[in-house]
Amino acid sequence: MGSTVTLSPLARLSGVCKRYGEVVALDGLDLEVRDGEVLALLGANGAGKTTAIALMLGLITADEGRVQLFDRDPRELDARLGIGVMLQSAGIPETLKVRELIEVTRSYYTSPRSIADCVALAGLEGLLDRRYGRLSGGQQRRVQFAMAVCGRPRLLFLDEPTTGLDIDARQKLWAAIRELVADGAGVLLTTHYLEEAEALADRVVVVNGGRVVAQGSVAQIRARVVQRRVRCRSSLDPAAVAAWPGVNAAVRDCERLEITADAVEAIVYRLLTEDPTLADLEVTRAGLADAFVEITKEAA
Ligand SMILES: Nc1ncnc2c1ncn2[C@@H]1O[C@H](COP(=O)(O)OP(=O)(O)OP(=O)(O)O)[C@@H](O)[C@H]1O
Repeated sequence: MGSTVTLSPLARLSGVCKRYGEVVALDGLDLEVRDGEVLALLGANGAGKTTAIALMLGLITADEGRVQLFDRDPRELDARLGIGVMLQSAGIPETLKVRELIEVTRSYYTSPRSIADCVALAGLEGLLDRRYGRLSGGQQRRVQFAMAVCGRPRLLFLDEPTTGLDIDARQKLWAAIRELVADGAGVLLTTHYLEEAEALADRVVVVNGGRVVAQGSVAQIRARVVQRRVRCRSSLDPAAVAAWPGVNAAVRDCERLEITADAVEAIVYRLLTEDPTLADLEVTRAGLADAFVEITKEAA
């Protein structure tokens, strides 16, 4: 697709501060999105993700620090022509047909994808002549994705793109995102589905209180959390298990006992010894979800 690898990132925030009255939304945030990567921006509600995106889109301005889009001010139209955007609040006219929406959006760009390509990428087969307002939430989300990618953006902003999609549609969207990234596009993804970050992200940045509190590959972020989780069906009392050496927490979830610990071998041995009827034993590593909760807690 002829995308060139550049030394400078596609978008960059350097030491950015943004306040809304008394509220400090961003507090010296540094962030970069590069060619051919999916950067997942994670954080609890109110962490500052939407504010960071709004700055990169040129919708708001920073109080301090520098915001660049393709080395330019994001408010310049030329810079914005290189991006595609799928936000949570879409504000799309409901009476227009899907074909009209994609055609209008394509017309803003110099070398847009064909309608057929957009349909294939976003999974819109059979929907082109339907009115946007009559589509299901998941179908509307797919139309928004088609509108975001129809201009062949070098940088794609996807703000919780798979909210409301069923499993099949989510997998298809992930495949489309991987295809675009393989072609050299950069993606800034925010999501509350942590498995989505695990499935797509090359790098993860965790923000909290408008600052970066952790960054790295999914594996690096996960490695910051050594915890393992043990689940089993057992009649043992969780309060008693919680007092065992090495156990960080033990709770009952219906008939299942759920234990978290840094090292689980001795605990598994003791469980099997103390409850010979124990069944369905399962040991898992912490996922990104656990890592994220732990890192955010540490930062707080
Ligand atoms: N227009 C605004 N006026 C006042 N405060 C705002 C405004 N926009 C955001 N904020 C505040 O700035 C902080 C960061 O908000 P932001 O929307 O960037 O968080 P977020 O990480 O995107 O959250 P979410 O996951 O809920 O979308 C929050 O405390 C929020 O209440």
